[in-house]
Amino acid sequence: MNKKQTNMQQFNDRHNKSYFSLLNESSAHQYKASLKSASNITSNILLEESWRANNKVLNENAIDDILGAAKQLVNNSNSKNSTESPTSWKSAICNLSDPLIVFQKYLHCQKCSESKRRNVDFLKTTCKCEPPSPPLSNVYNVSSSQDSSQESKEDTEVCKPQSCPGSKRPLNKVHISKKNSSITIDKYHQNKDNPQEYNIQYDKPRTSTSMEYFGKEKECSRSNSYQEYGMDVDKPKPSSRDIEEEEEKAHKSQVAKIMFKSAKEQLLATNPAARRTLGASRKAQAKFISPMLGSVEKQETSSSPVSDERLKHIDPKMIELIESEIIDQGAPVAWEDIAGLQLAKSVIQEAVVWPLLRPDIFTGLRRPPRGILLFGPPGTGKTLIGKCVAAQCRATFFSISASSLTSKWIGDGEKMVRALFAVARTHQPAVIFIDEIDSLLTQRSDAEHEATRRIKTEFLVQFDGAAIGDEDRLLIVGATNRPQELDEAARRRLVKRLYIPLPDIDARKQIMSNLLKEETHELTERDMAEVARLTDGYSGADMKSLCSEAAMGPIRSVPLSQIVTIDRDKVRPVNVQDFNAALQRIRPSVSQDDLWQYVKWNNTYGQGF
Ligand SMILES: Nc1ncnc2c1ncn2[C@@H]1O[C@H](COP(=O)(O)OP(=O)(O)OP(=O)(O)O)[C@@H](O)[C@H]1O
Repeated sequence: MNKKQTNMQQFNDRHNKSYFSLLNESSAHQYKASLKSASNITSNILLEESWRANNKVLNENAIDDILGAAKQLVNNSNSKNSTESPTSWKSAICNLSDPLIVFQKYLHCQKCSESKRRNVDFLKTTCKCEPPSPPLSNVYNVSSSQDSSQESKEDTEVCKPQSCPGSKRPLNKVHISKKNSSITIDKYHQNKDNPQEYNIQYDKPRTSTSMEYFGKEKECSRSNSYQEYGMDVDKPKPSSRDIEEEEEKAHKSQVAKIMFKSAKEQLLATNPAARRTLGASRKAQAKFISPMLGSVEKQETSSSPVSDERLKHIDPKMIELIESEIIDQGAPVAWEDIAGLQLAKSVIQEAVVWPLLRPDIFTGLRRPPRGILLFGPPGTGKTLIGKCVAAQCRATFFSISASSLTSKWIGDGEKMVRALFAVARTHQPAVIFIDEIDSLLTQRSDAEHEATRRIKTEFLVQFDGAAIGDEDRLLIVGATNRPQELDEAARRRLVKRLYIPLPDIDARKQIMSNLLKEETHELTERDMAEVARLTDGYSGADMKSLCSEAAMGPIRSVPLSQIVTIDRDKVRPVNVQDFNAALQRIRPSVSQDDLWQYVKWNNTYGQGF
């Protein structure tokens, strides 16, 4: 978990534990209803904020937060940037009741005040100064309606909260209107004639143990102890003067009912369902969740190695990084996709693919090598082979460039190597493909950097520890264009050293033909054979560049004025002239001199074919 996440977690813990619930469930409903009645974005935000602050009941600090934020927004509402006019902000304010004032009044407990307990106590569902409150449904005593002029007497009930025995204060009254027996608070406002009275209208059934807001339903336990709320039960209650001061303070903030929110918070307020995806906090060891839906689904279905014991000492950030960036999720490569290289393919099949598929048969002397080396000129299909091996073995393909370990992960390269092998072990069968392995396993020299030396040592240690057990199915594939720079330790470990040469004429033709399958072209077999003949010394990557260049021919022949509007079908097919033109531009990237070096090294250290 990073520092920011830890701080956030601590803040949330503090927030949840130390706040004492000021309002009981019913009160929270009423307050939320008053917000809801304003029915604009502001009230929605306040509503969301209320819910966020404490999804069971509102608490003192949450209300302060709301009012403070509201005040800020009122100020902002006068600015040009406001999305709602100041009038609508102000009307929203008028529709909202200050929870402190509203609920302190009608749920006031004289006994609590006198005993100098904090006034918040008696706003709780169970006040310590009185016997436990009856169930919520019994909290209100029904009496006759006093001000429901538009409603029949049967439809309206005037309810009053229970008071503590001995309280000298008059009972305050709350009106609840029931329409068609559906009950949910719709409106809550102060009675003009009698400020001690509050009218509440319900239009939806309400359960006593669950609160439904923003599409979520949460069980509300009313058995929360004071300790749960981080409240010191022995703390002396403030005097009634304190209460008045608090009321006054709350009054001041009553004018401020609108608050400024970031775009994200506004979105959450208007579309609470977005919470699930927007800003959802991710646990430190959680897998990377791509914003792309498809990949989310994939992540959900794939097994997570996060809880694996073997990853206990690995930095979770590195695990995430490896899983998101180093595991190759590309399309699987088949043997047919690789042109030529018959010998290399058959050796690989026999030496590593079959053993990885059938570890039970390939034991003892038949045990596969832990690592193989693919060397040869650039762009000859070494990476393709690595991917193909992984696909054929149904293995996870980890692809990393050794030079990135020494540059990108500078300072962390050593840890990265350790993490890479650890994660690979949890994803077995696995193929770890290390491109440019020469930059990691170069011959030792005095000029060698300390960090590079440490990465190299770690790599060799991990390499030796990989696939020791009978059950282990881990293969390391190293690729290099400079095999002569590998040190002896590396050569010894990468037992199978396979030369991946430039493609021969047939392979070049096959590469061309594979690439042209995707295009409309007029090339005959004969044309392709001719191009293949003319491309002696081209690598597979050069052939790809040549085909791309030729494919631009038809586009270049379209008049500039039509390039934006021309119908796709009207673009002419690629022809042999395009290839002739491309051959002038694309030259082979590998020199004869370099080729000779590979052959020499192959004769000395390679498989000899
Ligand atoms: N034998 C081949 N068959 C088919 N395509 C090939 C072949 N060799 C190279 N290519 C083409 O060249 C591209 C580059 O190949 P690849 O990345 O496997 O080469 P490489 O040997 O790993 O190169 P480098 O040494 O530069 O990393 C491939 O995407 C593929 O299109």
